[in-house]
Amino acid sequence: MKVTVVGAGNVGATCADVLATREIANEVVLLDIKEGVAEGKALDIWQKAPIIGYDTRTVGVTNDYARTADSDVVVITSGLPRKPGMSRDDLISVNSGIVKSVTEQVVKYSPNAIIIIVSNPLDVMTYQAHLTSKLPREKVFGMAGILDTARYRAFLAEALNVSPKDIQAVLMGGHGDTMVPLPRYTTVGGIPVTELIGKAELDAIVDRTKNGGGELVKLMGTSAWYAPGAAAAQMVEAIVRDQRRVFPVCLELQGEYGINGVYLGAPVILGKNGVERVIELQLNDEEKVMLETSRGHVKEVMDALDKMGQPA
Ligand SMILES: NC(=O)c1ccc[n+]([C@@H]2O[C@H](COP(=O)([O-])OP(=O)(O)OC[C@H]3O[C@@H](n4cnc5c(N)ncnc54)[C@H](O)[C@@H]3O)[C@@H](O)[C@H]2O)c1
Ligand SMILES: O=C(O)C[C@H](O)C(=O)O
Repeated sequence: MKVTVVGAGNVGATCADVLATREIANEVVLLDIKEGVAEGKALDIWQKAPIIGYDTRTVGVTNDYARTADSDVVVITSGLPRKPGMSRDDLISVNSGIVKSVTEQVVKYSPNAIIIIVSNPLDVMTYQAHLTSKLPREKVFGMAGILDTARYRAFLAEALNVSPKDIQAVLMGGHGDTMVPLPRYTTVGGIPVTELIGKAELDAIVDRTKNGGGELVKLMGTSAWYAPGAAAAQMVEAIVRDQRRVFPVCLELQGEYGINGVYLGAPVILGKNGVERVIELQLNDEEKVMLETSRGHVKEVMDALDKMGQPA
């Protein structure tokens, strides 16, 4: 399987490294617009192969999309990250242009590829890529929910002093303050989390999850990359190995949850065809209100993109 990662920055290089180290693909092509960046990081990853022991070939190119041709999956991480004091939405004007131009090249050389968007603001960049690619929604979707649920699970594991491997959770909605963690669908080794942790502590963990990205931007001066890169690689693995994993993924809802034409995180089955199915949870009234708030916010930012007049 051939996988291309566009953007050889913190997230893209991490994603490429995880893909190679775990032999998720036979070939990984890392592409960047900055001369030498992708070549250098790909060479460094390849030189790690004899140490760790993997056969995946990783190559880097500078803006040479011909070398990415016929990729099975393409991960798009190209774009600016935010700095302290910024919201993800502040990135929309620069990153929408980048995502549009990159997506045009991706579909030109890999018309059958499944595209995973990472660039922020994630929900609306997924919208941009879907518009530009003209592919069905099952083939163009975004990574955020795996990251957000990973943060939620990590915080819970810490609080309960248990393995993060035994915490399962679902999270929906936009990738930002209006995200909708779902404690009702959170279990610890099959045990409902509400039987193990008090409401106040759980609410604090939900709040910390909502600000998970911002906490790291404040600490590091730029956004996270280890967990995001690994999350994107996990989505690639589900596709190339046809694992039919159940993950929260950002995609255009087409009537599910009573929502049409807005890009939100929802639980899906991810396999060789991309999104195999969108799973509709039986949300309670409180959860529906939170999802509606998230929908409203994402729609506002989508409208802002439309007003910018970025032709699809
Ligand atoms: N969806 C998520 O959960 C999530 C998580 C982390 C980061 N992000 C987002 O991912 C993006 C990348 O973050 P990062 O930390 O890797 O940033 P970074 O600055 O380290 O890397 C971005 C890379 O993109 C490259 N680039 C810019 N324009 C390009 C183009 N037209 N073609 C090819 N490459 C281009 C840059 O040269 C740079 O190397 C940001 O928008 C960030 O907000 C999203
Ligand atoms: O927070 C950011 O700007 C990056 C990303 O969306 C994250 O959640 O880590």
